[in-house]
Amino acid sequence: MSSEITPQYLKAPRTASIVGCPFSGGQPKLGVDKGPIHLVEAGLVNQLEELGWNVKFDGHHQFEDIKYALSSSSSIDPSAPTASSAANDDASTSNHWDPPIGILKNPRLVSRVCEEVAKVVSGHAKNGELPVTLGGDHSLAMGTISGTLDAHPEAGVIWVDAHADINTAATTESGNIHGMPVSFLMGLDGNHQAFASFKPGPSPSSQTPFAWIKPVLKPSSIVYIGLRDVDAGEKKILKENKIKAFSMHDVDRYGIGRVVEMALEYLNGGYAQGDSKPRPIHLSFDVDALDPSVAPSTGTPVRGGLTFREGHYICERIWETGALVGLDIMEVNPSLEDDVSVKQTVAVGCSLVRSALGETLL
Ligand SMILES: NC(=[NH2+])NCCC[C@H](N)C(=O)O
Ligand SMILES: [Mn+2]
Ligand SMILES: [Mn+2]
Repeated sequence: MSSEITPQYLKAPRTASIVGCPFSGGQPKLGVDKGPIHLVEAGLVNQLEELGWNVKFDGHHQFEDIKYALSSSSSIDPSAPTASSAANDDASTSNHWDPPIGILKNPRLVSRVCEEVAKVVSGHAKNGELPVTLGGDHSLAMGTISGTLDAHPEAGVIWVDAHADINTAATTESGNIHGMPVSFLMGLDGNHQAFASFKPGPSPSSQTPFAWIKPVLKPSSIVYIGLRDVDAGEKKILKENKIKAFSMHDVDRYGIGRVVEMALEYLNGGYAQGDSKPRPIHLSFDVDALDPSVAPSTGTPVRGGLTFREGHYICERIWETGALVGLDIMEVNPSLEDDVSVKQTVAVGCSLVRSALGETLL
């Protein structure tokens, strides 16, 4: 049963556009690219139609042409040895046409894929549709949030995650770009510094790949919920930029109900539009925010996470605001853990989307 809330920024009939992103280049574990395929095969489209949505889905995005364009425009000698020749379950093994920049892995590929995702998400949002992006790894949020902010420049972001994903090129220890999207969206200094020595070369692929990202996300326009595994460098960045974050400690102290109210009040505080509409919200949900007992099949699980209900409550409450303009469900990895765990994680991914799109308990 779907609730009677009217989405404030969507055109009637309310339309959800599924943006399936089979992409894993922002982290080393194979399989996260299969996440969107499993979510759709589990019946997500049908489930949303049953909630009264008009659903647009014309297949998952294929990023093959991006790889092809990058590899064929590469000025890098294909016979040159690459930085990594690790085991074949390591998706971070670098392509000769996309060698690391500093320690950042697959920088050109991640950047180009996100650039395409940004265009697609922005297009749907400008049409008055709700883009629902299925990851794929969380580096994709550089694309989804760029797209949302292009269409709704006033939007605030609620980032639900065990991790802050705000490392810069200067602070990342892993070089995995899924741990960095927020810093690129904010244009934080550590990125500029690290790319300063990066000389533009003769071919497009050798130019600073992230130049397309407009640093449009203000530190005051994001709130985190669920954090519990934040790197030392990230803690410093959060403090210095006075970024609002509710960790699991806060969820324990206040309960999820108050935490979500505080998050919404924070984003809406000082935000006034003539017509008194609530501020548009982009929800970026990394399933590793949930406890590993709830969502086991994910690449960087951290114990002590959100319960099943806490995760769903966040989605339900955001739906109630009528202000949702963009949704990401990220980091479902159907290649990790046993079949039962995979089914469970995929089912949770689908039910989070349904909750954010108006499914009610009564
Ligand atoms: N989207 C994620 N699951 N991110 C995990 C990031 C882990 C770690 N902080 C890193 O930067 O590598
Ligand atoms: Mn995470
Ligand atoms: Mn994440």
